[in-house]
This record gives sequence, structure tokens and C-alpha cells, in this order.
Amino acid sequence: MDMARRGALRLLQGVREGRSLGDLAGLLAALAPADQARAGRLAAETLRHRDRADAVIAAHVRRWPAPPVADVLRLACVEMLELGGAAHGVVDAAVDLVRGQGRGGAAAAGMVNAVARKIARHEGWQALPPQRMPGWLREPVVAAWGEDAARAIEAAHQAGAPLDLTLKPGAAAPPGAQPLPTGSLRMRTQGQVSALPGYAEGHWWVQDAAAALPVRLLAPAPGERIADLCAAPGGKTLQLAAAGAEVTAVDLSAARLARLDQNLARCGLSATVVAADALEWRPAAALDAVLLDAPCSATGTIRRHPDLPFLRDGSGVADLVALQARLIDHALSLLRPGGRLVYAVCSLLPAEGEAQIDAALARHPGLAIEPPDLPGTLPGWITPARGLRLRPDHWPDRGGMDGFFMARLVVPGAT
Ligand SMILES: C[S@@+](CC[C@H](N)C(=O)[O-])C[C@H]1O[C@@H](n2cnc3c(N)ncnc32)[C@H](O)[C@@H]1O
Repeated sequence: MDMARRGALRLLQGVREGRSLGDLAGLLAALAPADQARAGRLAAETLRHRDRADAVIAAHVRRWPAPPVADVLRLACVEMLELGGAAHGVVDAAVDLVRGQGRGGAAAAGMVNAVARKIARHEGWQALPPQRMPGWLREPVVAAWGEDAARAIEAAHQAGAPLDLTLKPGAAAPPGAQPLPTGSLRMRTQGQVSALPGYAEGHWWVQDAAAALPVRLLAPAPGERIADLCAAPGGKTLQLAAAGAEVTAVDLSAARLARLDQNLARCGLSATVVAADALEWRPAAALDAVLLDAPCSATGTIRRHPDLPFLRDGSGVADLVALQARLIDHALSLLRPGGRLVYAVCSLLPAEGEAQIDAALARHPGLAIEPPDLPGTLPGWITPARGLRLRPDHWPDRGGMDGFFMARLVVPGAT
């Protein structure tokens, strides 16, 4: 039985029902690890190319099929035209899959057979434009950076994301790792991460090159007392601890903190881990620095999470912006005079980044923003107000980066 394709269809159905691929991973628990990985990849690629697949399918059907049947055709289309799957095998599999869908599916088997064969011969796949961002995201992106930038970001979403690593200081890089200008490592090949040399020894952890920059911007020094206020699963906590800081990692989610604990143990690093609402947490003494990697729309991570555009409608953004502002105010109140806050979001929305920092500076007289002069970053990434704006279409020849905004703020007083 075709476990991986069946698994992929269950994932696609789950996303149609409003659940994320991450949350749905448990559905595949009974599959062999290789089938789980393949099912996840097939579902992710089908979502990444869904609009293009729909354009191809629409050219070959008389009536749009029921959603489960449409998913079978989308999967077959992406497998044949994007992933290079052999037509006969994919068409036969599509017919089997649709037969497995009960009476409605069996009735559609003939149509699926005919349409999948036509899709296999379809010309012009590569010329179809990449999937557009949903309007609630595209409009602010176009307003901020223009139509060309929006298209370049969409092309980056279609291209997907490489595997980036952050190396523990002094540890050996795994074979094949390419150093990036900002200090991260990029792997040429994707594969099972835990099988790569140095994983079990905790020599490195997975972290997108853009996601590694907030801690570099914070520039932690050994012995400094630093809170990581939204810390789980802990990529940035690991960086802070590896720099020798005395770190307290705070997060609301006990389940996500369990992953942070595992990451610390694997890498032989230590931090004080606190499950709490950051808005209510207060240390005994004022801190040298705070890292606030705030909860956000995560719209900078669509390359890694192609399900995200299908799960959100932008309606939660106003609440997130309000929460981020409260978290910034609380974080500032934890700092000693001259202490610093790095605010970061993996968002493409200026409301969560640039505008959030403008508003914080207006609310807090004396608060200053320091220029993000980090090795390997380009001057064009620095905003007029001296934030650092990273986009998926940056480094197009190197494989892009996640979308992020970050800024380094300093409260008044002795440094
Ligand atoms: C962007 S993720 C953090 C990623 C993390 N910094 C890393 O590098 O691995 C945001 C985190 O904020 C946490 N969170 C959301 N609201 C929170 C709150 N009020 N207090 C503390 N943590 C919160 C979520 O559980 C989530 O783990």
C-alpha cells in the first residue's frame, strides 16, 4: 500500500480543516520514518504549488471536483510536474488513492485517470507564476517594498528553504557545510538532521541564518544576566548560553519548553528554564539585557511552512501587535540603567516590526535605537529608523533567508 501518498492526503485534508502540518504530524505516527518524511514532503510541496496545480487541473476538468478528489489531482500534478515523478506510476497511484476514498471516490476514478494523464503531458508548468501571498499579507508587503519585491518574495517561498545550522563555538562543522557571511552554516543537501555528524554530540543546532541574527545583535558577553522572554524551542537560548551569558529562558508553553530542555541537554549548555507568562515574570534583580523574540504572524517562515497561508486570514494580527507592545514595555521595565533589549519577529508585516519599534520609541522618552552593524549584513537591509529588515528574497543566489525584523534598543542610564 502507498503509505506515503496516503499520509500526504491525510495531511492535506487536515490543512483544509484548519490544522497546521506541525500539529498533524501525529497522524503519521504509524508509518515508517521514511514514509513519514516522504508524506510530509509531498504535502508541503503540494501546498507550496497549490495555485499552480489548480491552474493546470482547471485546464483539464469540466467541473471542479470534490475537495478530496481535487487533493489527489493536486498531489499527482505536483509529483509529476514539479518533483519529476514518473507519469505511469503517479497516475496509477492517483487512481488507487481516489478508489480508496469510498463511493464518491470510486465514481471519480475514471475522471482522475483521464485528467492525470493529461496533466502528465501538460506544458508550461515552469512558466506559471509562483503562488501569490494572500491579500492580507501581500497588500502590506507591496505597500512597504513594492510589487517587484512581493514577486521576489513569492519566488523565494516557492524555492523553499535550505537547512541552516548554528555551530557551537569551537565545535567542528559537519562535512559539506558552507559558511555564510553572517556566521551561520548552510547545508547543500537535505536529509535526516539527526543523522548528520555532530548532531548527537550537540556540536550545532538547526537555525535559519536570519533567526541567528537577533542574538548576534544583542552581542551577549560572558557572565551577563540575560532573559530570553519567548524562548522555546530554544535556538536563541542556545546561542546566549554558548556565549557564556547567565540565561533565564521564559516561555508560556511547557510543551515547547520540554524541547528547549532537550536541546540544552544535547548541546551540553545550561540555562534557568521558567514556564511563565513573560508579562508576569520579573527577576529578583535588574537585567543586563533582554531578548524578546515575540509571538507573531510567522509570515517570514512561509518557505518552511507552506501551510501557513492556508491557515490564517490576518484576523489575529491586531491582537498580536497589541501583545508585542505590552511585551516590549514589560521587557524594558526589567532592564538595569543602560541595559539593552533586542526585539525580534519572524514576520513580513511592518506592523509587527518597523511600526512596533517606532511606537515603542514614541512611548518611551530616552529610549534609543542602536545601529545594527553586523558582519555579513548589507546596508540595504537597515531601515531608515535603524532596524534590521530581512526578507526571504535576500541572498537570492545563496538560497534566501527567513523574513525577520529586529532592533536593538538601549534604555537611558550608565552602560
Ligand atoms: C517566535 S517563538 C520563539 C522562538 C524561540 N525564541 C527560538 O529561537 O527558538 C515565540 C514563543 O513565544 C511564546 N509565547 C507566546 N506568548 C507568550 C507569553 N505571554 N509569555 C511567554 N512566552 C510566550 C510561545 O510559546 C513561543 O514559544
